[in-house]
Amino acid sequence: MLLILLLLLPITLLIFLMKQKIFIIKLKRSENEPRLPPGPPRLPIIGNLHQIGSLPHRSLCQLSRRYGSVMHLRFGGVPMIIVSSAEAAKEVLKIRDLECCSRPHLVGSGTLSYNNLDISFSPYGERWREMRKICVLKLFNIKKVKSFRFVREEEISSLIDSLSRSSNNLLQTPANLSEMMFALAASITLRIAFGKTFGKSGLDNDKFEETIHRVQSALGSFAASDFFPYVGWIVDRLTGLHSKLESVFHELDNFYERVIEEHLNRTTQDDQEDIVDLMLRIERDQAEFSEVQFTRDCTKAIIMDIFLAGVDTGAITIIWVMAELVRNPRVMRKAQDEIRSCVKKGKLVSESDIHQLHYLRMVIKETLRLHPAIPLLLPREAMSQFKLFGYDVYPKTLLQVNVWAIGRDPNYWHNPEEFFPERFSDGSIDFKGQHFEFLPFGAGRRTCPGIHMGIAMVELTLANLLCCFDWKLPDGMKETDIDMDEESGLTTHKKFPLKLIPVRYQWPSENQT
Ligand code: HEM
Repeated sequence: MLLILLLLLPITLLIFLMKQKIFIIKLKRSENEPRLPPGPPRLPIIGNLHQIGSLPHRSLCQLSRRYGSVMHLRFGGVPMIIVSSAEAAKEVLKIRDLECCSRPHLVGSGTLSYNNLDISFSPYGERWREMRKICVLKLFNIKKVKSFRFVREEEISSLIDSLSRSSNNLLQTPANLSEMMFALAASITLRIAFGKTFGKSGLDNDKFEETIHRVQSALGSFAASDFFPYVGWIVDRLTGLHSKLESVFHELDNFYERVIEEHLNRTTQDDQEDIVDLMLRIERDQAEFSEVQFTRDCTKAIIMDIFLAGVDTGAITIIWVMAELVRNPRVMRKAQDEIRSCVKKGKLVSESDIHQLHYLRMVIKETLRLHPAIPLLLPREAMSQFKLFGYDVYPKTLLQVNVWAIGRDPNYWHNPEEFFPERFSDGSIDFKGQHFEFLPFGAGRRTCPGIHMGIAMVELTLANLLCCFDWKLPDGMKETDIDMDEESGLTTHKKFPLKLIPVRYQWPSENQT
């Protein structure tokens, strides 16, 4: 027995010492181990993909309630950080903006943007800076936006005419506002960006909505190639995503070719140079771009950006505002009273009237809070290692800011699910990227450059729709029947078209006023 004990003692001692050593090594290792934000448990290979439903902003909002406002997930092989509070959004979009203002290379956006040659999906760098600067000078600044006022007024006036004709129809057929808003936003954007002589777009007017839906759904679809290197492309071919992308790419490419051809064949000399002319000139002279080559694909990528970013977001916003208003007759009435008391009797609302429409502006803000057009903003990619609230973020990590979740967070908003424009009445919160609880246009270096152009169209269209018509629900429908379902994609559309009956407003005659 003693012999056995004598033999066991050194072994036990050795094991004990080894354990101590391992413990010391472990301690050292754990000091260097990355400190990642908390996140839901994941499965081998797919990571957290199975926890994301068809509306990712909603699934991620649910998860962040459990795991926190800075949450770590893994989509296949890609690490991802989801930010769902104003404080964390400020950290990412303002304080750490420079470290994480690149964009990841994703299959869908890469294909449609000629390998990220545009502004929206381009990685951070010289090319992106130059392109953005040119577009801001040529298209996006307030002076430029104001100079295109006549385009908006003309297009909106013909929309009102066409609605008036349908309101005279005794059958009282509902107008498909979704379709009409897409066609309107497309006409305005095409005329402003691609020149007033631009005629046939090559896309049917009534097909704009459908085409844009297909593009945004392809962009918002889960591409296996993004998360599973080497094998993902096989999955994308099997699921049909690859051919879906190729088909929308070719449809859009034909459209850009027509735009370019039209510009190259112009005969009139006195036409003002528009953004496409400018791109073609840069292509020819290679002048403004010092370091990067500017090719035909760069021109097409910019056309894509303006067309997709400009048309979709504005149309979506107008449709959500109208849907919220028919569900909330009190707010509708108040907005209409304001507008009708500000404009000259029987006239259309013009852009010079808009500054008086404080309540309408609150209505638009409230809609953008509940229905931001791009609920997760565009994805960002970290360029260097940094700490986010004490957690490690590594280069190539994907960062998504859930502005939809922040806009519905009871920590910032009283009764967040209620549509209550008056919450903006003190004017202290705007959407220009300084108030991180309200970020419908993003913030920081990657903030939306088209904000003035987008808002100008949304305000003027709504002011006229509400001034010229009262809006009735189709027979047999109640306010509560209006569905508010969302369609998944990069942007969040209303799933089912909004159909309402326009009833032309009769101004009271002189002796009644
Ligand atoms: C109501 C209308 C609009 C809304 C709600 C909207 C919203 C947004 C949002 C949320 C982003 C992403 C910001 C980020 O990732 O931080 C964005 C980016 C962008 N928007 Fe808009 N937008 C609107 C109108 C427009 C218009 C009219 C144009 C141009 C014609 C435009 C062009 C762009 C571009 C080029 C980017 C990419 C910026 C970059 O990555 O540098 N947007 N927009």
